[in-house]
Amino acid sequence: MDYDYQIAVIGGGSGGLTVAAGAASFGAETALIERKPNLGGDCLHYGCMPSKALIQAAKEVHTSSHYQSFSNEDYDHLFSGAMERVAEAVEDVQNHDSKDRFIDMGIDLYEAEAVFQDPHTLRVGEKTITAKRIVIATGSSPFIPPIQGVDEVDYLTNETIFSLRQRPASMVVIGGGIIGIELSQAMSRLGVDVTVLEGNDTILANEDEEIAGIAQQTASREMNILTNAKADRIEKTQTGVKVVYTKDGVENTLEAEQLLVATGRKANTGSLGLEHAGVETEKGAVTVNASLRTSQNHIYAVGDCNGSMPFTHVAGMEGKIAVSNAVLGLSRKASYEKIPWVVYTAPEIYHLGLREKEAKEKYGDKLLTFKTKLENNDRFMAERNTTGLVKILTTSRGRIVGAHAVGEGAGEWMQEVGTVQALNKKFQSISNIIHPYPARNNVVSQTSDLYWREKLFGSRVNDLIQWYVKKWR
Ligand SMILES: Cc1cc2nc3c(=O)[nH]c(=O)nc-3n(C[C@H](O)[C@H](O)[C@H](O)COP(=O)(O)OP(=O)(O)OC[C@H]3O[C@@H](n4cnc5c(N)ncnc54)[C@H](O)[C@@H]3O)c2cc1C
Ligand SMILES: NC(=O)c1ccc[n+]([C@@H]2O[C@H](COP(=O)([O-])OP(=O)(O)OC[C@H]3O[C@@H](n4cnc5c(N)ncnc54)[C@H](O)[C@@H]3O)[C@@H](O)[C@H]2O)c1
Repeated sequence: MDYDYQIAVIGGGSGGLTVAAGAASFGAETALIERKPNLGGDCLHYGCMPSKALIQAAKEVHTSSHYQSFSNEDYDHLFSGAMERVAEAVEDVQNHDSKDRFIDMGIDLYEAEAVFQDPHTLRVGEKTITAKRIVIATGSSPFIPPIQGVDEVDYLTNETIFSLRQRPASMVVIGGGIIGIELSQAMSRLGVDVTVLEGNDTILANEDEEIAGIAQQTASREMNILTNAKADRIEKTQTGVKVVYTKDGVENTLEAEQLLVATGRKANTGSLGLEHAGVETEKGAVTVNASLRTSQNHIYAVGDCNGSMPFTHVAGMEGKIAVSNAVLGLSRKASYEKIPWVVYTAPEIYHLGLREKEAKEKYGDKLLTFKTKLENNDRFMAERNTTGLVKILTTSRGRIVGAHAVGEGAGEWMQEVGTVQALNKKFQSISNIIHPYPARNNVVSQTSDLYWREKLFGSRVNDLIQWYVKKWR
């Protein structure tokens, strides 16, 4: 059978653009379908880019506030300035992901919503196209929990918060995950009185427990964080919203001018007509195997819509694998063991692999844990910025199974551990690399030295060395 395209990609976000560009570069006849007016997806328009631009603007305001005090009028001005700066940053990056760039690659771009008609046919607005292989890369949207009254109030999500231009005096944030905490800290630094309601007993529950504890302690200096606090009911007030919540079994209320709901994500699969293509889903996410194939062999799914790990770099990694498999006919498999992520709070959090609790369950007595507090590192001492910890988890031979840190810039300097792990090197090999003094990553080599200390001192080897030095030197 003849198809219009060798490959059709649904969704022009991080995953879809990787697939479309990769497929076109290998000479495949490629269609890219995007329902929004611009390419770039969530990461560019409502996610990574605007949030990181906002975090940086808020950081600058926060630092300045150590040297001068700001009035409410100052904060109004700084807030709207920060939001304008966010919009400019998104526009700059948008130019990089421009439609022309992809059209120039030879890709046919359809600006419409794609709906499956059958396993090889898509309705794309008024048109119908067929493709031999199809990649679903439709991303995710904010999951709004069924809290009583939520639909009767105006609430913000990551899709609307970056459009604010006027500083709200106060904000309740439901959800203390990455989105909730990154945005809460930025809002608070821009003069908003923020209260976070988190149903779990800790914020950032996906992080190593000790790291999350330090992060929570630090964040609590800048905003009000209520854990074990579940939002039950929301009502509209004259000035904003009232949130009724239960904390430790007791009902309480909070009032604020704005409400941000940051309670997780749901895959964008509802309107795809997957039932016409025989593509299976689980809890709304497209089911895929390790080769990223769906229940239909010729249809693949990458990025947030397959429910694996909702990060841009994961969508990119999966996109490359889908190109290899769908276009080149390989059977590469996705692996998630060596994927780091960063929480861009102040201080930053770096996460790689197993958390200490999981690693202990898996490796028992064989697990080695190496920790350095930033208060014991010269650079952090010099900068008077000693809040934080590095924690590396290895097997007895030094194979890295988890790496976690909280500290200023941790997202950058901890990646050294990720690189060493990806290259299948042992953690102790970092000790052999000369680090410029006093770069922050010295704290990583300092932690690596602990491996040798543990292995050498107090061991038979050390007894032998001592005997040799005494007797023969
Ligand atoms: C506030 C926030 C901050 C974030 N920060 C980070 C970060 O710092 N680092 C990080 O790694 N990740 C971050 N993420 C996560 C990251 O944004 C996502 O993991 C990433 O965007 C997923 O890419 P994707 O291609 O799967 O989906 P998307 O980028 O969302 O792209 C999907 C595209 O498909 C389109 N689409 C959907 N259905 C159809 C259809 N039927 N027809 C046509 N088009 C369709 C959508 O319009 C969209 O453009 C953040 C997310 C949020 C919300
Ligand atoms: N820096 C980054 O890379 C980055 C930044 C932002 C988002 N992301 C991605 O987006 C994903 C989604 O983030 P998220 O923060 O929305 O989801 P999340 O699942 O991490 O956090 C949602 C939180 O909301 C809480 N919650 C749910 N209902 C509640 C209620 N009724 N009352 C109180 N608390 C409630 C949950 O307990 C949970 O802790 C992340 O897992 C991450 O993959 C990445």
